[in-house]
Order: sequence, then structure tokens, then C-alpha cells
Amino acid sequence: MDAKPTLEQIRRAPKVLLHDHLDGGLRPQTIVELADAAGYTDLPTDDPEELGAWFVAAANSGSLERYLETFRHTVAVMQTREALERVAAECVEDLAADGIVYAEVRYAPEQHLRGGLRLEEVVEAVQAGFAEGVRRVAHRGAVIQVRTLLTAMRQAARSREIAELVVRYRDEGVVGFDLAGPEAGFPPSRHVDACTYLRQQNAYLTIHAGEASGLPSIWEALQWCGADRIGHGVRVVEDIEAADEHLHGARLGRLASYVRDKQIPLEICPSSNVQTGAAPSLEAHPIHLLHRLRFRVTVNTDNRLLGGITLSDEFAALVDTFGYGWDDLESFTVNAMKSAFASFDERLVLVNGRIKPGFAQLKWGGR
Ligand SMILES: O=c1[nH]cnc2c1ncn2[C@@H]1O[C@H](CO)[C@@H](O)[C@H]1O
Ligand SMILES: [Zn+2]
Repeated sequence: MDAKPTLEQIRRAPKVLLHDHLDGGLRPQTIVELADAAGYTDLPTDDPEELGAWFVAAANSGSLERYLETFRHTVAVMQTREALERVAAECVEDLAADGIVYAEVRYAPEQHLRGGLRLEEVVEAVQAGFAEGVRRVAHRGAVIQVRTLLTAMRQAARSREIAELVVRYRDEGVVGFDLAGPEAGFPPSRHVDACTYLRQQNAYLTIHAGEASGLPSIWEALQWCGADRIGHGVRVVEDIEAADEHLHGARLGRLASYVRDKQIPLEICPSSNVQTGAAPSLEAHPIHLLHRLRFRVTVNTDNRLLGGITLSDEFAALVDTFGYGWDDLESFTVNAMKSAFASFDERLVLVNGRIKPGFAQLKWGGR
């Protein structure tokens, strides 16, 4: 129990992932093959290993805008039904191989229309791919639940249409809406109409906020748009007055208090935040303060390809950096499951049937 969780043990732990972009998690080999099939000649290299390294290096830019430029290549090769299905199926295989038992995977349908697909066809292709992935994984004896979030790009003007798409496919595995893209200059309040519509439909939404912009963006996401969760949200620390090492004298402003009192889930993505400059380093990442102050912290990958990481790697890095043990990792996992957009029944079954027994086995099983 006191022993430090190893990467190999963490990989076996039943994990939950709420924030993962489909178009930020492709296998480099797949990108090369899809580019070849589509006649896309702009890839920086045709060698899968070099390509994987190129993405990580290019994403280590210190700026969200430059980080997002790398999506040019992944989106370019995801423009046909076959490509979308393949990428979605492989995503499920990769998440299951990392020991994830429940995932919500997001992407922006409006970015996949260049090959002539309609929004509905994009959604149906990805859902078919997820179902295929779940079948393949089941053949190997693993069980994973995968749900979908549909993202609207905040710099564009299609959020209402995407919100309607979420509602239309709510019984086919689409569980919520997301806003992503460059945060600076494109505040959540631009999309109030879509968000109001979703709430009136009893649908769920999460919004990327507090990553490249600060408190006003988080405030708008919550109080103008009614977001159920916040993507990243790390800059909420700007509303917390520095505390000493033991947290004596930590003072929360009104917004930080609201986020903590209401236990608004924060989808924190440590590696991504360091890559985009939202956090100066893992050692100085706000997750440690937020976790100790008992905000509802969840740990996520954001973009596995761009970070060159899995969720297990993220957990292992937190263990190394902050000395976290099984109780911390279990609390991030239970927080995530409680914050998922799946129904209460489904969440309960996963917490009691998989997460608690799985962590108990890792904590006490060896004794
Ligand atoms: O961390 C992030 N912040 C904001 N936008 C992001 C982030 N990661 C990915 N995307 C954007 O979301 C789109 C749909 O998946 C991606 O194409 C990318 O532009
Ligand atoms: Zn994201």
C-alpha cells in the first residue's frame, strides 16, 4: 500500500479518461498510411517514428496557437468515412491497452467535411469505428465503454448546429458538447445560444477555459454558458492567494470558491499544459495545489500523439513529481467517473464494479 505505484501497475489500474481528442491521438503509422491513401503530401516526414517525434517537438511550442497548428496534418487525413472509422477503432484499442475502462473521446465534426461528408455522416462513421474498436477489444477479453463528445470550434460559427447534432445522437453514444480551439479572443460568451439550447434540452456540456485565457473565460463558461465541467481550468489558481507549503492561509476568491464549493469537475491535462505554456513545468503545475485544496480534479491526456503519452504515463509522472500514492490516483479516477456524462446507473456500476475493486486489488492484493 505504501509502495510507490509503478508504471506497470498503473497501467493495470481501471482508469477513466474524460478529455481526449480523437484527432490528437492517431498512431503515427496510421497517419502515414492514410496520407498515402489520400494523396496528402504535406507531412513533415513519412517515417512513423520520426513523425511521432515531430509532433511532440512541434507541440512543445509554449503557445496554444502553435500547438493547434499541428492538427493540420491529422485533420487532413481524417476526411473519409474509412479514415474516420479506422482512427476511431484504433483509438479504442489504444485506450483499452492502457487499462482505461471508461472514456469520453471528442472531436469537431465540422473539421471533417472537406471530403464531401455531411456532419451526420462524420458522426456515424466515428460511432461505427468506436463500436468496431469495442468489438476488437472484447475479443481480447477487455471491456471498455467509450462515449463521444462533439466539439464546436470556438473561432467558427457552427456551435448551434453542433449542439443540435449532440441532441440528435444522444441515444447513440454521444453524451455531450465541447468548445475548443484558440481561447484568446474567442470567449465562451460567443456561444451562449448553443449552450442555452443544450441546457434546455437537458444535455451536457464542457468548455475549454482557463488554459490560454484566465478567470473571465472560466467565469463565462460557468455563468454565461452553464458548463457542467471545465476543460483544463488550471488558471482558476489566479483566484487563489498564495498559501505556504502546508496551505495555511490559502484564500480563495469568489470564482475559485464557487468552483470548489460546487465541485465543478476540472479536466486537467498536465503534459498538454506544459506544452502550451499554461503551466511552466510539471513541478510547478497548479494540479498539486488544486488537489490538496480538494477541488474536483481529474487527470487527462488531451492529445496522446502530441504529448507522446498515455493516461498511465500522466499518472506515473504525477507519482514521480508529487509523491502521489494509490489513494490519490483512485481519487482522481473516482472523481472522473462521478463527473462523466454517462447516466448515474452506468457511473455507479463502474465505480462499484470495476474502479473500487480494481484499486483494492492493486493496493492490497499482493498481501
Ligand atoms: O488543449 C486544447 N485547447 C484548445 N483546443 C484544443 C486543444 N486540444 C485540441 N484542441 C482542438 O480541438 C479540436 C477538435 O478535437 C482539434 O482539432 C484542436 O484544434
Ligand atoms: Zn483539449
